[in-house]
Amino acid sequence: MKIVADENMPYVEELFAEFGQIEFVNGRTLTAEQVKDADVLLVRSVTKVNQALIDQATKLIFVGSATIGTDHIDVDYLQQRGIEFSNAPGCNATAVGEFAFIALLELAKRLGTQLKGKIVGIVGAGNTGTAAAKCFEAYGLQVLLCDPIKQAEGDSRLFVALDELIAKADVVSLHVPITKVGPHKTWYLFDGARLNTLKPNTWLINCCRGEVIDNHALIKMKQARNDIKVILDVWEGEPNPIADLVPLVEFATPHIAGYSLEGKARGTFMLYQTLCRILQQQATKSLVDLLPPFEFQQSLNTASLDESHLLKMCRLVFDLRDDDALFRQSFHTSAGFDLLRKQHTHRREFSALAVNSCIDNAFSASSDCIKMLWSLGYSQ
Ligand SMILES: NC(=O)C1=CN([C@@H]2O[C@H](COP(=O)(O)OP(=O)(O)OC[C@H]3O[C@@H](n4cnc5c(N)ncnc54)[C@H](O)[C@@H]3O)[C@@H](O)[C@H]2O)C=CC1
Ligand SMILES: O=C(O)C(=O)[C@H](O)COP(=O)(O)O
Repeated sequence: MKIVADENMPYVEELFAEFGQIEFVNGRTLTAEQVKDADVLLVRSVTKVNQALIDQATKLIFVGSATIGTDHIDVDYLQQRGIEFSNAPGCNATAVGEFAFIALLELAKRLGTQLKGKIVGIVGAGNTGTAAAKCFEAYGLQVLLCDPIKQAEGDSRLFVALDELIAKADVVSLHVPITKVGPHKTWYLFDGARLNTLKPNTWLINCCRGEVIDNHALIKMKQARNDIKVILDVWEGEPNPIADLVPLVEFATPHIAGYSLEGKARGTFMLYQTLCRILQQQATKSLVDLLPPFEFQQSLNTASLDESHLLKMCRLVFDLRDDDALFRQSFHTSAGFDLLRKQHTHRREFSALAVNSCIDNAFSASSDCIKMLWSLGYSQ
């Protein structure tokens, strides 16, 4: 069996070698010629899998994408051809949720203010939106959810309309898939008109897909209203963000919100499980065995954890300032954007770090901060 896999997908060797020969390829420049004799194709978000790419791949039985998003895959075409397809729903949701939380703590710090007390509006209450909400709620923030699709499906959570969310929220965090048609299409959901409805001093963060915001309109808005603060992990036209936008954005990263080691491992592992099912083979590998132990364990000996302490705790697993600085140095070329992603030092999720208290009294104030850290996702 021949497996063609993106060279930037970790753990492929460990999980797929037992099935046959693996050929690692550059996912961005992959050609029909390279996949024509593949039985299995493993891709990331940068590879467009469509008729043009796999027309000649007559042996192909499975296409797996180690991503949450599926906008790069022509799922209908795969279905017509009878080729099994699977993405990895939820694989990096925790990473995205923690990214949004940490990024907003960093922003508050940079602006000399606090995240505490803010109302956070989450647009798209699926896996990543829910993971973000979990962090904000663990920190005691009020969260508003907007998801008309889930609402119509009868999801029991409380939802608000987008206009109401924008009118009430101090922070707007975007977590929708990119869709171009239908009543809830998200392409340019935040166009110029909607951006102009953001209330004064809103913080806007996008870690879903760049085109959910009209980036040219965002430039205009930022030039007119610097009270609006923006964090972008995803960009219209990746891997070539609009150069004029970058200096206007408070934190800028190269589409790495989902890049925790755990998220990456889960993504590849889910594809491994699917291939085992297709081949009617027992899955013998384990996800936990893939992950290296984390270097630190943290004891807190403080009776209360203020926001700057919390940010220090977060930086132990992920220091977003490094990604922001590197991005500003080398986003100018598509090679630069992709290289930043390729060389990203995989961060860990909160769960990699075990925290406990040095203060023995279980009823001391410290027990509340420890509980908050555990609710955020840190291990006990
Ligand atoms: N920056 C990064 O590294 C990553 C980005 N992503 C992106 O984030 C997207 C969302 O991921 P998940 O939350 O896991 O997907 P999901 O499918 O679990 O949730 C998306 C939610 O958005 C809702 N939705 C769709 N249209 C909407 C609209 N117009 N208004 C409000 N809600 C709407 C859906 O009903 C659904 O509940 C992915 O499709 C992917 O494009 C995902 C992972 C990592
Ligand atoms: O899961 C998704 O959807 C994403 O956007 C990924 O985190 C992007 O990662 P790559 O597939 O481009 O490595």
